[in-house]
Amino acid sequence: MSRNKVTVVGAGNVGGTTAQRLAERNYTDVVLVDIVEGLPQGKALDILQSGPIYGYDSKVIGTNDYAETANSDVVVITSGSPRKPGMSRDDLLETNQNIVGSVTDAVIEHSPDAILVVVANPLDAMCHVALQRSGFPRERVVGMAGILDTARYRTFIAQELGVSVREVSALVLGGHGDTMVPLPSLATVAGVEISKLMPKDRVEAIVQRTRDGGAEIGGLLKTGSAFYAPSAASVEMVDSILLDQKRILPCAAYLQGEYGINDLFVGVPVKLGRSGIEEIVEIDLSEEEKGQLRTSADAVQELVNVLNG
Ligand SMILES: NC(=O)c1ccc[n+]([C@@H]2O[C@H](COP(=O)([O-])OP(=O)(O)OC[C@H]3O[C@@H](n4cnc5c(N)ncnc54)[C@H](O)[C@@H]3O)[C@@H](O)[C@H]2O)c1
Ligand SMILES: O=C(O)C[C@H](O)C(=O)O
Repeated sequence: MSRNKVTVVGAGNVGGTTAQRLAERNYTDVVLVDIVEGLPQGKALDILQSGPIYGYDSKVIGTNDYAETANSDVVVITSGSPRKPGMSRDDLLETNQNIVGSVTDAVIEHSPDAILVVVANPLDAMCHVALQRSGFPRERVVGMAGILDTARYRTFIAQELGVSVREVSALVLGGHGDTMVPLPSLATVAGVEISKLMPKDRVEAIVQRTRDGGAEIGGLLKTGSAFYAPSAASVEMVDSILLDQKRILPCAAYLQGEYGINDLFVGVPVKLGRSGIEEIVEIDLSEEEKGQLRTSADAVQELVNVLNG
């Protein structure tokens, strides 16, 4: 059986950790690419040399040359500046638009059939750049954010109630920005809605902390942003795609009428399998939740207007 091949573009915090986690999964070879000479080569060699200890045989290559990425099944695009304390993700638009645009051109030249998993921020707008520049069908361009935001939400709920995170089901919809939509109605512990398990003000505080989750970590780190949970979330998506798991996971998808939203990347539950996004799952929302999703989508639309302006 031929090995899977995943390229990770950007050998920084998210990209390096994603490559490490993927190699440890032992079902795919990994190519790590960066513009900085030596960085992907050094990290790849270091990850490769962990194989005898961890017991994996994944081939890991670091390079500055996209020829080595040829025929990748999945390409994870993490290349781009992270924000600094005080910045919003949206402040990265101009810088990262250029990076993601040129990277997409280089990637698709060598891997025309790949599925693109976009990670660079501002996430939903960068998905647009990748979709437009690649000309790929919407099934093959998907953004990582909802899994991360939902993981934060689940973590805070579990902490509050003193239960295992495994007992907490939850969902965050919308764009990966300040107006994302953590849904209290779908946040349950062993099937019981959190509104029945904690006071309203605690639910509201957890929802707000989830929305601010990225800024909270960036404020602590000072020099960059989160990468352990983001890389874990990216790898969960790659697993579902390459292992054809058909997980239903919240991801940024290009909506064409679903949820009443048109021609816009927004975070919604999608079924991820070997061909990418195999289904966009529409769940029932209350009028208030629909309004919040619309507000979040409008924030994405504003950035897309700047891109297209
Ligand atoms: N979607 C999410 O939920 C999420 C989560 C975490 C981080 N991010 C975003 O991911 C991006 C990367 O974050 P990070 O912490 O890894 O940053 P980082 O600075 O550690 O790494 C970015 C890497 O990209 C490389 N790079 C820049 N231009 C490039 C180009 N043209 N080609 C190839 N490589 C290039 C840099 O050299 C650097 O190594 C940021 O935009 C960040 O905001 C998104
Ligand atoms: O907050 C950031 O800028 C990085 C990322 O989007 C996150 O949510 O951790």
